[in-house]
Amino acid sequence: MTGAALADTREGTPDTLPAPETPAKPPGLGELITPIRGRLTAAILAQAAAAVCSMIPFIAVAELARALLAPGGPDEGRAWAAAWTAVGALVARLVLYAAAGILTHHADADFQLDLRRRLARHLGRVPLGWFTDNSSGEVKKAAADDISTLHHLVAHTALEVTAALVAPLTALVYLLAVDWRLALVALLPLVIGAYFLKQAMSGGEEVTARFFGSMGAVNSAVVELVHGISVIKAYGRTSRAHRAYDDAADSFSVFFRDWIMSTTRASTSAALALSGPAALLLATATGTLFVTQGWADAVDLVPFVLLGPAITGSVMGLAQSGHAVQGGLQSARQIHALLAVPPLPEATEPTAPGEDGGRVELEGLSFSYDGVTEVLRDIDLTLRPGTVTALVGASGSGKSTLARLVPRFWDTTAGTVRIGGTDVRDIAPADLYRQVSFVFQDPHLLRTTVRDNIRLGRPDADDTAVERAAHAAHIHERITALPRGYDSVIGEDAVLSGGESQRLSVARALLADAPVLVLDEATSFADPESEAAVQQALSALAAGRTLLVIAHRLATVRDADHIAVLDGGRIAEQGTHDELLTLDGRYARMWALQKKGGA
Ligand SMILES: Nc1ncnc2c1ncn2[C@@H]1O[C@H](COP(=O)(O)OP(=O)(O)OP(=O)(O)O)[C@@H](O)[C@H]1O
Repeated sequence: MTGAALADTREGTPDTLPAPETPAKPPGLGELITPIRGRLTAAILAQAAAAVCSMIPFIAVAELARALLAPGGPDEGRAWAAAWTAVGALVARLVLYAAAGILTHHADADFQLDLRRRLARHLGRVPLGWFTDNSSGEVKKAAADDISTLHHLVAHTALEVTAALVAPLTALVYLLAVDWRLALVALLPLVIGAYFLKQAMSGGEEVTARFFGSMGAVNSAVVELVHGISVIKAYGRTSRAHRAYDDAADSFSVFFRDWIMSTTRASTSAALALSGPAALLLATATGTLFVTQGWADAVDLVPFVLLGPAITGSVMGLAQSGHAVQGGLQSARQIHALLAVPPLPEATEPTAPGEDGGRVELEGLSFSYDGVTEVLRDIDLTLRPGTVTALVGASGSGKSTLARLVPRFWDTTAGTVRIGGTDVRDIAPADLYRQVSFVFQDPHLLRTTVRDNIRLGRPDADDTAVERAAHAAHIHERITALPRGYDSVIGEDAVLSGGESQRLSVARALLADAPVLVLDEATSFADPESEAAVQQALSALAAGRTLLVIAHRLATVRDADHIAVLDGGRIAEQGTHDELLTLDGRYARMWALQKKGGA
C-alpha cells in the first residue's frame, strides 16, 4: 500500500462517471462474455437438447396411445419402443440439463472473477481524483449489484430462455406434423395472450421511471427524516418532517394502486389465455369438433391435449426472463461505463524523482475539471525542501485542487508539476506515492487493527517503528488505553474522535516517511486540547520535510515559510506573513477580518 492510499475523497463532485467515449455501437454484454462465449454456447446447446428431450416423453405417450389404439389391435412392439424412448429421453434430459447447469456455473465463476479483476485493474489506473463519494457508489454498484445481475443472466436466465423457447417449438413442430389445422388452433391462446401482455407492459419504460422516481422520493424523505432528525426536533419541526415522508409515501401508494389497477385487467387476461386449463379446453373443444365432423382421428387429439399447454405455458416465464435480460443489459452498460473511464497515462519508461526529492515546482500550471472552466490559472509556485508552504484563500478559490495536483490526482491542463526536478507524469505511480504523503481533514481509517492502519504506507514496518510513529504523533497513550491496544480494531473496539483519528493518520504519514507531505488543515474541528496535540504531531511531521498546508485559519500558518494567497484560481499574492501584511492587500484584509472574528 502506498501513501496515496491515505487519500480522502471528501469533496462531492459532479464528475462521477465521465461520459464513456461513445463508440458507434456501445459495447455491451457480448464483449463482456467473450472469455466464456465457448462454454456458454455449449451450455445453451445442451439446454436446447434437454428441452427437446423434455417434450419427447409427451410425444412418446401420444405415440403409445396410437400404438395401443391401432385399428388392427395393440401394436406391442411400437408400444414398448415408445415407452423406452420416453425413459431414454428422460434420462438424457437429466444428464443434458445437469451438464448445461454445470457449464454455465463454471463459466459464470470465471466470468465474475474476470470482470472483478478487469474492474480492479482498470480502477487501479484511473486518476485518484476520480474517486469521489459518488464514484465510490458507482464502483460499489458495479462490483456488487451489476456483477450479481450479470451472474443471474449468465448462470440462470440464458438457460431459462433457451428452454422456454425450444420446448414449445419442439411441441409445435410435432403437432404441425400430426395435424396442422389443430396445431394452428392451439396457437390461438398464444396470440391472445401476447396481445394482452403487450397491453399490460405498454408504457413500460415510462412506468418504470415513474416507479423508481416515486420510490426515490420515499427513500429521500426517509433519509432526510433520519439524518436531520436532531435538527428537525431541535427546531420543533417534527410534524413537518413527518408530513414530507407521509406525502411521499401517499403519492407512491396512489401511483402504485393506479398502476396495478390499470394493468390488472390486461395481465389477468394474459394469464388466463396462457393458462394450462385454457389450452386444454381449446384442444378438447376443437378436437371434439374435428372428430365429430370426421376431419380428424380421435387418437390425434391425444398429443394436442398433452402438448397444447406446453406451447402457451412458457410464455409467461419468457415475459419475466425479459425483465432479467433488460436488467442484465443495463448492468453490462454500467460496467462498460466504468471500464471506459480514461486511465491516467503512465510513462513507458518511468524516471525516478531526482536527487532533491523534496523540491516541488509548479510551473505555468492551469487546470480544469470539465475542460471548459479553468479552476486554476498560471500557477507558479516552488516548495523548498524543509519548508512549510501554506495555501490560503476564499472557499472555492482552488486550494484543494492545487494541493491534489502534487500527488497527481489529475493531470494538469497546462504546465507541469515537478518533484525533485522530474515531471510527475514521468514518475511511476508507486514511486510517486512513496515521494508524497497526504493527510486530509477527514482521515479514512480502515476497519482493521490500529497497528495495520498506521503501517498502511509501509506494511513491512515492525512494531517498534509503528509505536515510535504513534509516540511522535501524540496518539500512543490513547492507543494503549484501548481494550486491545494496537490490536484493537477500528469501528469495533477502537472508536476514535476526530482529533484522535487525525493524529492516527499523522502517525501513518510519519511512518510512510515521504519527503513531501500535503496536508489539509487538520485542526479545524478538533477541541482545544486535541488541537494542541494535533499541532504537536504536525510539527513532528514537518521536521525535515516539504510541507504544503491548506489553511482555513490564518492563525495556524502565520509561521509558515511561505504563504500563497489564491483568488479565483490564481495566486494573487505570495510571501511570508509579515511581507503579506506589509503589502496590505488581500491577505492583510483576511488577517484583519479573522482577527476581528477571534479566529
Ligand atoms: N471534483 C471536482 N469536479 C468539478 N469541480 C470541482 C471538483 N472539485 C472542486 N471543484 C470546483 O473547483 C473549484 C475549486 O475548488 P477547491 O475545492 O479546489 O477550492 P478550495 O479553495 O479548496 O475550497 P474550500 O476552501 O471550500 O475547500 C470550485 O469551484 C469547485 O466547485
